[in-house]
Amino acid sequence: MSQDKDGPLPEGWEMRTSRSTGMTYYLNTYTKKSQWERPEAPADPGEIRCSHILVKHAESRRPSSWREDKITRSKEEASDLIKSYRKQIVANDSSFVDIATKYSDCSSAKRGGDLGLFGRGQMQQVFEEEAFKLKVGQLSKPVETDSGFHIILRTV
Ligand SMILES: O=C(N[C@H](Cc1nc2ccccc2[nH]1)C(=O)O)c1cc2ccccc2s1
Repeated sequence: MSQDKDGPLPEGWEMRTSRSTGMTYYLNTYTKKSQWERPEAPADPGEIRCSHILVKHAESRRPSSWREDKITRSKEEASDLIKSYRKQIVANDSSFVDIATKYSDCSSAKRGGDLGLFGRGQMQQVFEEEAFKLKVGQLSKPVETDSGFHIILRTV
């Protein structure tokens, strides 16, 4: 049981007893790493899988994509566009994969926006921070990186 005098453990952790010393330790059930200190925060999942929709603009790091050779829309237009896509998805008027496939300015559009599994240190910092905050199945608010504006769906 994860209940004891200090209340439930944060998500993803399990309490174990060391066979050799009888001491209590804590196991990160995702990464299988253990630690002596009682965890205060949910266990870091190590790797997660996300899909995203990216709307680039004229000031994007690479203002070009499979959709448009030279992307000229303004930052404000890109921000409005990503918000309208998010609204359509939340209202269930369009599917995430449909929007990603048709409109995402990332080459992952060909895979319905799927970026595959990634760990920390692989994606742009801001994107990583927001992605690792998401629970499985959760859709992020618009996230701005040097590439443009994203909405992120955590799938694993
Ligand atoms: O960086 C990529 N694509 C860039 C746009 C972009 N910038 C990003 C920043 C963070 C996360 C995903 C991002 N995608 C481009 O096409 O200009 C990636 C494409 C793909 C495709 C499949 C799997 C991973 C990746 S990462």
